Amino acid sequence: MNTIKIAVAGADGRMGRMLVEAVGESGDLALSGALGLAGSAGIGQDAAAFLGKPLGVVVTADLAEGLAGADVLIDFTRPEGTLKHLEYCAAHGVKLVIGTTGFDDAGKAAIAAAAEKTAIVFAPNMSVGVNVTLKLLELAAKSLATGYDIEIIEAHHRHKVDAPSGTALKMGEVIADALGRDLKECAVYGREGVTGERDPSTIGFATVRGGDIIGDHTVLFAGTGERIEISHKSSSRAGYAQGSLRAARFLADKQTGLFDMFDVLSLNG
Ligand SMILES: NC(=O)C1=CN([C@@H]2O[C@H](COP(=O)(O)OP(=O)(O)OC[C@H]3O[C@@H](n4cnc5c(N)ncnc54)[C@H](OP(=O)(O)O)[C@@H]3O)[C@@H](O)[C@H]2O)C=CC1
Ligand SMILES: O=C(O)C1=N[C@H](C(=O)O)C[C@H](O)C1
Repeated sequence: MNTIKIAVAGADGRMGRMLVEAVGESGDLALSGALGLAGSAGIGQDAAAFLGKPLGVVVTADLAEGLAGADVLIDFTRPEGTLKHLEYCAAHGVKLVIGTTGFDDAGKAAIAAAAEKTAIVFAPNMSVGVNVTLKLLELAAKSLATGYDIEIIEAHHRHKVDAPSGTALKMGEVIADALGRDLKECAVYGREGVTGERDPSTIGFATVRGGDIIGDHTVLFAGTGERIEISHKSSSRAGYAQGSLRAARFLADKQTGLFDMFDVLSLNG
C-alpha cells in the first residue's frame, strides 16, 4: 500500500498537534507539510518540536510550500482559514478532511462547490462515538416524535470561539430531519426574560463554556413522567484525530465528491 502524504493546517493548534502526533505514529501515513497562521509562534519551527521528536517538516504560512506533494490536507482551523486553503486545494487537486466548525451557509456552499473539483470529508465531529450517537438520536427522535420536548446541551473549554458547537448543530439537524422539521425554523438558541411557555415544536440549545472541557453533548427528550438523555463525553482529542486519519484513508480512491463521517464509517442507511 502507498503511503498517504498528509499536510496539517493549524499545525500548532490543539487539534493540529494531535494530528501531527497521530500521523507520525500511524505507520501508513506521512506528514508532508504543516500550515500555520502568518505571524504565529509556530511558524519556522518543526511541526513535531513539541513532541521532542522532530519530523523534519517545518510549519509555514506559504500554501504552496505547506501543500507541496500532499495527497490530503487535514484542516482544523477557523472558517476563514479553511476557505482559503479550500480554494488552493481545489485548484491543485489536494483532497481535504475538514474538521473546522462555525461556517455560515456561504462557507458550506463554497465547500460543496469545491467538492466538484476535489474529494472532501467535512464533518463537525470525527469521533466514532459521536457519529454512532447521531444514529441513536435519529432512532430516538422518530420514536419520541410527540409528547417529548427536545433540548440539546453542550459544554466545551474556555477557548472555543463558536456556539453552539458544530456537533450540537448537527445533532439538531439529524433530529429535525427525523421529525420532518426545518432546524432553521424550529431552533431556539438560549432563553432569557419572560419567554412564555415552551413551544413543543422547538428544539432548544444551551451552551456551557469553561475550563478544559474537551466536548460534552447531551440531548434531552423531556416527556411527562419521564425523560431520556442521550450523552456523549470526550475525555481526549485523540478520537477526533483518529477519525480524521480514517477520513484521509477513505479519500484514497476518491477523486471528487463531498462526504461526511457517516460515509467514512459506513453509517448511512
Ligand atoms: N470535527 C471535529 O472532530 C473537531 C472539530 N474541531 C474544530 O476545529 C477547529 C480548531 O479547533 P482547535 O484545534 O481547538 O483550535 P485552536 O485555536 O487550538 O487551533 C486552530 C489553529 O488554526 C490556526 N488559525 C486560526 N485562524 C486561522 C486562519 N485564519 N488561517 C489559518 N490558520 C488559522 C491557529 O493559529 P493561531 O494559534 O496562531 O491562532 C491554530 O494553529 C474549531 O473550529 C473546532 O470547533 C475541534 C475538535 C474536533
Ligand atoms: O472546539 C472544539 O473543541 C470542538 N469542536 C467541535 C464542535 O464544534 O462540535 C467538535 C468537538 O465537540 C470539539
